[in-house]
Amino acid sequence: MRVTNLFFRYGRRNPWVLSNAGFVLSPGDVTEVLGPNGTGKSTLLRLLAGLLRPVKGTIDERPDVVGYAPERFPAAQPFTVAAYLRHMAAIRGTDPRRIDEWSERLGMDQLMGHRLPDLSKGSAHKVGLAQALLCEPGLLILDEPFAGLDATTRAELPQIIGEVSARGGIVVVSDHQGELRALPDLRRHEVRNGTIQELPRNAGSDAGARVTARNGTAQNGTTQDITPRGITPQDDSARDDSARDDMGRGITVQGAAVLEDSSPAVTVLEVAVATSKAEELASRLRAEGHVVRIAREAAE
Ligand SMILES: Nc1ncnc2c1ncn2[C@@H]1O[C@H](COP(=O)(O)OP(=O)(O)OP(=O)(O)O)[C@@H](O)[C@H]1O
Repeated sequence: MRVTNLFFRYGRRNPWVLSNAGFVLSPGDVTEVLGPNGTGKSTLLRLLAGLLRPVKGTIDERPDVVGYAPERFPAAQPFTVAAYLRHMAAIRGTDPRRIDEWSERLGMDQLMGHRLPDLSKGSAHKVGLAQALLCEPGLLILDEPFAGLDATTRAELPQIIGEVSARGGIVVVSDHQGELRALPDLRRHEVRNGTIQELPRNAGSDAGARVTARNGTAQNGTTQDITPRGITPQDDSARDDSARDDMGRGITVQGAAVLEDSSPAVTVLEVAVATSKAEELASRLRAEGHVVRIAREAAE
């Protein structure tokens, strides 16, 4: 995956978060994104995931299947954990049996009947991880994945990341807590003053920490029959940046939401959004499995 001359800011009146950033990630790479608070790590991760569109520059050769776990899982959704993961498996074309595998592995079995809004922070975070991993991603993006996790799952996560890498996936992780530092060959990219600089590779001093592929998940590098393009809907970037943009001319995007618990009921929403944000919002909604039917300019 190649990032070239990448520029991004949240609206024309805001400063650039990233300016002229570029780097290349190869199959199997695991990279940690570092940098002080507020420098743009989460922004970069959302750009890599395709949840945000570069203002200038390009991101090419993004793997088809992207799993993205946000820093804060948006738990205010009217589903049980099981219904939510079933829905996610369905829109990603994933075998629903994988839900049980991930539920067991992430220690979530007892959570499956719980409603998302009732989950603790750490439990909600696990659901975010599970939906990102369900689809066997070719690109796995984890924003502060260790935050709030119990000790067992923390210990499991480097192994899981190693398995994605071992089957040729790219893994990009922001990790303030440095939990991945023991991974051999860990790449490190620092975001600072809008640019991205690669730091020397992790020497992998902890030989005992080598992560190997586990049964079956890295047998032949194939990604089974999971092929839908797209991203997961866990974008905590839903903070309304359109308000920071020029709202002088709006555009109306109509979308038919399909995020109903288990019924085929459809709700039609009409959303007014700044023209400059319409394309990005439409592609985000499509990526989340919604049908975006028409876009028309609204009267001034
Ligand atoms: N939706 C948004 N609208 C406007 N500005 C935003 C939005 N999201 C982030 N920003 C701004 O962009 C800059 C980079 O934010 P980002 O969240 O990417 O930083 P970060 O490095 O991940 O921070 P942290 O380490 O605290 O998680 C910050 O100045 C932030 O205020």
